[in-house]
Amino acid sequence: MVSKRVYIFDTTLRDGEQSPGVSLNINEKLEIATQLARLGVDIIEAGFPIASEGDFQAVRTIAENVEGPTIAALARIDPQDIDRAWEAVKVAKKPRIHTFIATSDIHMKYKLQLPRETVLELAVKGVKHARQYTDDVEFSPEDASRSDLDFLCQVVEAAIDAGATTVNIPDTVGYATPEEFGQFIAAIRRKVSNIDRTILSVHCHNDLGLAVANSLAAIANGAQQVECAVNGIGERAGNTALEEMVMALYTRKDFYDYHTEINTKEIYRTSKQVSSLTGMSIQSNKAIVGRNAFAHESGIHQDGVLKERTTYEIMNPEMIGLVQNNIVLGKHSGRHAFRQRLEELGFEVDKTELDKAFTRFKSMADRKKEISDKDIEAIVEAEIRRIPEKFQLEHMHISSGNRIVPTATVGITDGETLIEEAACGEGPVDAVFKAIDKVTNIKVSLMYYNLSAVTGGKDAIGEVTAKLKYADQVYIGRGISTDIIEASAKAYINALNKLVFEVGEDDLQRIV
Ligand SMILES: CC(=O)SCCNC(=O)CCNC(=O)[C@H](O)C(C)(C)COP(=O)(O)OP(=O)(O)OC[C@H]1O[C@@H](n2cnc3c(N)ncnc32)[C@H](O)[C@@H]1OP(=O)(O)O
Ligand SMILES: CC(C)C(=O)C(=O)O
Repeated sequence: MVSKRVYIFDTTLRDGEQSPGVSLNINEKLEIATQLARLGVDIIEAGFPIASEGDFQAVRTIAENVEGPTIAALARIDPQDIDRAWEAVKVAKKPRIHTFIATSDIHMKYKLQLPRETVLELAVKGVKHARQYTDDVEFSPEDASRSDLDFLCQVVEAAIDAGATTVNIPDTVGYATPEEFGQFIAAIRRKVSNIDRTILSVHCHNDLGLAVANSLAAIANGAQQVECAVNGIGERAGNTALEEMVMALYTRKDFYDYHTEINTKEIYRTSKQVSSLTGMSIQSNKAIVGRNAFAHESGIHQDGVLKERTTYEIMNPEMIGLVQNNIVLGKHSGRHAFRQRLEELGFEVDKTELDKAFTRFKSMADRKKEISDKDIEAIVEAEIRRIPEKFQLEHMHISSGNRIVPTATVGITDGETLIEEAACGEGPVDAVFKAIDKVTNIKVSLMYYNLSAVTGGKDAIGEVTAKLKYADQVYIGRGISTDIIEASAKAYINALNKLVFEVGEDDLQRIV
């Protein structure tokens, strides 16, 4: 017998982007959406068009350019939100409007300040309004898991009668536990008489670390769609992690009689891309995609794995596209081996991109004995995912120690001109950032700084993420180098280049 299909609704670009400190520009969103299509998600929730002009344009660009998945846009239940969502997604081959209103007493009383009857009426009106535009309308009763079950069922039934083709039950604040949520979904299935006319979906948050468990329990009790985000990012503690959900169903198909259409071999690459573009690093022990997920440290485990991999590995890393490497790349390697490795890691490059990445690879190989897969990913990110570089770091000099004031001198080209500036700081990184500020004269503040080692060992590559705030927008920059101060300078300049690219040089607020 064929197993039942579970639809994967990806909300990395909407709820995922609601993670504090994350702000993606249009190109970054398009890049992620393109990869999500390659991953094989069924629906991409591309954004919340009423939220800003930028989000509207991003949803529209994705709707215009990304083929395969349904493209959804979120809207409050108000007609103007729904109109704006439709304006953004209507160009998609398969557009969806996703509209929501809260049904829990706590949200209705304090947030919406509306009685139950009005919420019921608005839900019906909103869904009907959306149905004028499209026959793919999703309705979410927000905070469903804390709603009165009878009232919730009344709203869901009315929404389906009004034309909702998907009904999504959110555990908005991650309050539910698996047995309870499973029973909740079963009760909705039992009590809502027209439930078979719709796809029943769930959207779980991870406040108690139970989002994936709750989603699995929901599926076992009749949910057909799961809303997920790559790496589990999202509001507060995040959403159901796509990679965990998919691999749980895949690995435990002996227990769960369900399948998705996800190409699992694209999981690792998607996870890396989302982490890199959002600036949200992945904890080492994160299931499926964390650095340690397939690493074995202790002797008994290593012995077991050497004798038979499955003694301590429940899935093959190749299933998520993590290719184990036998060819050692170093300074004596040529283009063929390098290109093959890129392809094995899932990167498709044209000749120009290959040349750029190869030049960077050679210069890294001069400084490092062995180039690992992580190094190659870092090279691709730095060399291929590029935005125009208004500012380029030409040289830098740092003077630092425990008894002197840290001082940095930087030489940066601003278009054609080389500008040199020096500054003192609290530490060498602060000094470098201040010197860069003197060159660029752009009014930014550093919101977040993170340094991590991409690879281990003395000659490890340092990866820096810097988030800069400029006029209420956040710009994320990344830099890599074997020198951590240079990586910091590059990350800072990368964020500034994104800022200049988006804001436009003529509109920049300069420090006077
Ligand atoms: C559970 C979720 O994740 S829902 C999605 C959450 N995501 C976001 O909020 C990100 C995007 N949001 C935004 O950019 C802004 O909040 C906007 C543009 C939507 C609204 O901005 P503002 O008009 O300034 O309102 P603000 O955000 O301060 O307050 C929200 C308003 O929406 C109302 N509201 C909340 N949910 C809904 C809903 N589903 N349907 C209708 N109205 C709603 C609130 O009651 C409040 O109304 P009030 O102004 O009459 O008190
Ligand atoms: C809009 C809905 C689905 C949501 O994000 C939530 O309830 O968490």
